[in-house]
Amino acid sequence: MSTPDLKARSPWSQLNDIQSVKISPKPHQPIDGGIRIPGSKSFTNRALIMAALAKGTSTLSGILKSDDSYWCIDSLNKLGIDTEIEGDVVTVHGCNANWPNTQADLYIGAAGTTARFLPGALAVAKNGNSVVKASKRMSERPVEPLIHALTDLGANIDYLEKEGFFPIKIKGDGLKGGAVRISGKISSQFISGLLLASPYAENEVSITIPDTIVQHEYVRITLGLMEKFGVTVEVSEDLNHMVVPQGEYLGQDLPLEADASTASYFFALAALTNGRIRITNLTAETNQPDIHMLEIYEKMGCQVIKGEDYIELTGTEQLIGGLDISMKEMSDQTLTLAALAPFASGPITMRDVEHIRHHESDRIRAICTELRKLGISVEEFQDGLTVYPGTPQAAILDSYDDHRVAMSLALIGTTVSGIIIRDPGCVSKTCPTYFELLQQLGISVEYVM
Ligand SMILES: O=C(O)C1=C[C@@H](OP(=O)(O)O)[C@@H](O)[C@H](O)C1
Ligand SMILES: C=C(OP(=O)(O)O)C(=O)O
Repeated sequence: MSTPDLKARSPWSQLNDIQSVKISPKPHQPIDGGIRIPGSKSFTNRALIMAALAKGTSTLSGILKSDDSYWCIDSLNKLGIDTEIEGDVVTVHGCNANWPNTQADLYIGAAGTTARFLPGALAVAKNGNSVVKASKRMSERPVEPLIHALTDLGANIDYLEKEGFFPIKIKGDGLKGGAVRISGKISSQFISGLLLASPYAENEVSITIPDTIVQHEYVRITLGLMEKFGVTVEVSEDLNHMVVPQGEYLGQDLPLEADASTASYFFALAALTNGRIRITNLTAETNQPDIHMLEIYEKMGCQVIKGEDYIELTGTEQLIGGLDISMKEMSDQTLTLAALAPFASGPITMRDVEHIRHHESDRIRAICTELRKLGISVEEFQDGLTVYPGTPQAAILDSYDDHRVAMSLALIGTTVSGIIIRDPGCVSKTCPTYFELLQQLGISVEYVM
């Protein structure tokens, strides 16, 4: 069992004293309800950093309040950025790329987004000498391709412990610009982080991706938000070539989207329990890639209504299996599908996701281990897994300090009795209210201190 890195849990986390949670199916009636989903992590952390770099004040509404956004805001505050938070609205007083505190000692927790977006934003300043530290796991996750590309553009960044990993020290010397190559095959966040900083270089930045991008849509989210903040990037259709002009972000008033990745667990809940869930603050008109899980749920026999301001999913008596799916472009949902898979009529194979071995846990290894504890047959490959139909038995499961492992395994508890998950608090990385939302829908949630 892995020891959770509790230092990375923020004041917005809720369940850190809880050892485990027992999830039990809703008695009697099927699940039928509507819920609002918290804000998107991806939109929140991008918008926060762009707003901080911008000239003028921004008001961002519908932000996610979770560990990932807390440590992002905390880092911006330590860099001298004033923010005011009221409910889920944050006002950010931008610094026009001149961070007020040039000697900051930052801690970014376990957030891949902040880890990959902040270095470029710090490197564009004309002075400064800041240290960025990360959680234990984030300090094991790759950042080298990004740092290499920023260095090629003239940034001055040192590794403080292990070459290629956090902690790092960033000297604000500005970016010169020019042509740069960056790999997208381990993380799309490297490309987003490079894009986000590029308008502030002395010359236009011409970016080439020589290989592939694991999740293109996250790059499109970055491009879309850059456009909203006033910078238009020229892009090739496959996103392998992009030219970022010199420019600056201008403060904006922006409503942010709800989190499609979080929504997917609730659609999965309806799929699994033959219930009905309406998400009342998300539409299918989004670049968030995990929205495409709706197509998979449909293939599995569910019915989806895409409303003007909601999405509704109705489950089915028997989920259809016998699927072989590339999860590359929505890889955060591999675990959700793996949790549904034992209940399907045939095996489900999920492929092309080797990169998720570098996420909050080695996710392929983690889900295979936990499904086996439930008595489910799985086959693990380097870049994915096959899950065979079966009847999960009661078990105590580990969450590997990984919100998506905990949220996915909890789904199994909504149809099978006796599912206990250790360290439920880890859901606070992206959805501190996850278990409350399950309770609202009638699922029994019992905490053990
Ligand atoms: O840019 C983003 O907001 C994200 C990009 C993806 O990361 P990778 O491209 O590293 O897989 C995704 O897994 C993560 O949850 C959010
Ligand atoms: C991979 C994830 O997060 P991060 O932003 O830390 O990469 C995730 O949320 O599944």
